[in-house]
Amino acid sequence: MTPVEQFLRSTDAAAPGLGPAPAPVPRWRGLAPKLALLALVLLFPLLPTPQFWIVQANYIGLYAMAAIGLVLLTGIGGMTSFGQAAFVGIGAYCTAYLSTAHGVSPWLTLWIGLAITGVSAWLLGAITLRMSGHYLPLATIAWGISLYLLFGKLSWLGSYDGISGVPALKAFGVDLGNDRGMYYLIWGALLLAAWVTLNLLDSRSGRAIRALKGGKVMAEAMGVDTARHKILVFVLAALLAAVSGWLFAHMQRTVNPSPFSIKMGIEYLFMAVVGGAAHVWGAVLGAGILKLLEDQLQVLLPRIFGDSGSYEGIVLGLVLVLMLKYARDGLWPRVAALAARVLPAAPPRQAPAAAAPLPRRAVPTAGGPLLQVDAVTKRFGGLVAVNAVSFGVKAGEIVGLIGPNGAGKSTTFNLVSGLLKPTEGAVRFQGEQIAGLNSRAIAKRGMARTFQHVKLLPSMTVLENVALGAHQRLGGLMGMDVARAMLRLDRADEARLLAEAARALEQVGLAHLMHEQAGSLALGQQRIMEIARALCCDPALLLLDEPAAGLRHLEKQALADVLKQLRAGGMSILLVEHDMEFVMQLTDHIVVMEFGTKIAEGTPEQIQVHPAVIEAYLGGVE
Ligand SMILES: Nc1ncnc2c1ncn2[C@@H]1O[C@H](COP(=O)(O)OP(=O)(O)OP(=O)(O)O)[C@@H](O)[C@H]1O
Repeated sequence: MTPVEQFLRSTDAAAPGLGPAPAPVPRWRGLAPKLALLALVLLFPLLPTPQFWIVQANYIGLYAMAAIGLVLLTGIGGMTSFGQAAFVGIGAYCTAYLSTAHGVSPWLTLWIGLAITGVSAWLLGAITLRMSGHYLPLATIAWGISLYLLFGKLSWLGSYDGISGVPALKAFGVDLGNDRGMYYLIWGALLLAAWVTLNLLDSRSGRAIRALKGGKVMAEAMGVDTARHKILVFVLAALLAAVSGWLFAHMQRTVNPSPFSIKMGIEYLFMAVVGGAAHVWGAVLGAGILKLLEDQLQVLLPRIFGDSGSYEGIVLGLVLVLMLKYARDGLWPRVAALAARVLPAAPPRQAPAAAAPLPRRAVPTAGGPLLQVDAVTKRFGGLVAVNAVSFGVKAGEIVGLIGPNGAGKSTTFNLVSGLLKPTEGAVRFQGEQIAGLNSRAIAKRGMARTFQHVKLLPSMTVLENVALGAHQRLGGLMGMDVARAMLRLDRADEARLLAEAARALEQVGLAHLMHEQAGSLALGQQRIMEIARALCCDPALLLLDEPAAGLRHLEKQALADVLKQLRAGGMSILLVEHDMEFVMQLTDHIVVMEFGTKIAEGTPEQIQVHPAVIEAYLGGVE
């Protein structure tokens, strides 16, 4: 064990809830609850279950399918949509119209409906998903209302009366037109939808999707195309809704605009929120609770109040307000916590040691020019934050960027890493002009960064957070990647990514914490985890923004040792730092800024005695 590892292990106690990696659990024990669920679903209609409950289960299955889309889109992707019912409507109307007016087989109309839904969701997503704040929810409301009105206005869709006589489904000569037949189809489709969604979330693309909510800047800096992933999630959510609509039309055998109104769009969102908007099984739970509660209230409340007003809407509204106040994460996390007490735990995700290594970029020749910043200026309105600053980083050296508060260090750092675009000047990396490129493009060229304020995904494990760093080192067409992930055909690639992440964690001495949730780590460990994530990008240049900020003395020593080890392995590092002792013991070259201007540069020894630097830090010594 290296001294760094010894130190990091000794600080475990400082982080609440941390401990040694959990003991391995046999794989079959994790499967037990899933097999029990499957048996329950299969047996439900075979038992002497009353017809009423089969029909209820069918509705719950249909609603849950649309709500899973919202879990993906809203709970995990962070994009609020009220328009899910409109996509259910497209799936339903498409099959109802084509199968009744043109006699097209429902098995073909399913694919036509999915194609139409996919294209409309892509178009809508491309227009609206760049909007932030309240614009997206408003746009989805507008979309939901327009489509509802359109369904009602078009005479060939039966206007507000809708289309009746939708044929029953048949498969391999078996008539699925009865409630029990539809039950197996609906719940089979629902379990398949849950399985592919969970598979997707447990993959390279899934980590990128999980980073959309709250980790966009970090994900872009790791080479993730967040805009494309947003549209992907929007389309996937719409496709799930369209399947629900197709099943709905063939179960009801009639369609009209009412079930696809904005009211239903809001109810789908309620289901996801009540169940647990960030959990796939929460959608099933939420759909079940809302459907059953609504039905029971419809019977119970008129008895209490003595007339038949729609009181259930009021009660459900109040329940939702209380839930948002007292159980924001929904009910699924509580159910899962209860279940965890009695059911055997699933084994933790293991990083396979034997996976083939990912492709590596060539290490630049030591001492050669790597980064050259030439007369870079950044103006924010009238404020010149960085004024014609020039400096360079040679391959294999650690360069420190220092200066008093507000000197322009972070701005310079952001100009180099692509988070900001320079107003003037040039930035060359390995001979290529990169000024103006976005952070994703710069990451692809071999620059990886950490952040002054640690940016991680707290509910993901340390291993998954670090694997996000290797995102851009694999992958071809996004659609193919996603399809392979959904069907779990990506396991070999996934093993390579996780093995790379485990190696990076080993390199920085955090391997023993790889299965912990990143949010439960101490600040020092989180900073080092960020370095492992940056290393996973296979960078030629590592950019560290105040890596020692908030660290205790021993943690700083451990960090300095990690960085020295990296330099010894050929890594080049540019770091912004306030801690002079840390900078002086570590760097080969220092650039000093004040008021946006470079005032000095040289070796640590030269900088310590430089009059302009002493003046800047001490205000002059008499
Ligand atoms: N996005 C922005 N819009 C307007 N002004 C900004 C912006 N970012 C930075 N500034 C200003 O630019 C100047 C330089 O800020 P910068 O954060 O780069 O300094 P710094 O040397 O990193 O400071 P610190 O050590 O406190 O982080 C400051 O006056 C700051 O207020």
